[in-house]
Amino acid sequence: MLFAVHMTVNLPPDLDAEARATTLAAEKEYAQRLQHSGEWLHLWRCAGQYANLSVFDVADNDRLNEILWGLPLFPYMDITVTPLSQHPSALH
Ligand SMILES: O=C(O)CC1=CCC(=O)O1
Repeated sequence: MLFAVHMTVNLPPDLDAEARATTLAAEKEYAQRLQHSGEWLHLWRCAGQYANLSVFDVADNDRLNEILWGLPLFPYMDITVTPLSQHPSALH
């Protein structure tokens, strides 16, 4: 099942520098592991925003929920999920 997920990151300005660095490193490792496994298909920066637009290919809603709750940045994110279906004019 394909989902488009928009994530906006709102790190607290007073977050300790070491906690910030640790969380960002953990987020990168988590995201790259899921890209290697094939569940995180696309990860794009939304230009000019501390936000990304991602596409996930997961077994079901519960798996997507598990992935999103597991994001190290989850406590600092606003997340919007859009289920995707085939567009009749799409070539691929
Ligand atoms: O920087 C972001 O958009 C948040 C994020 C998600 C995966 C990742 O590596 O960073």
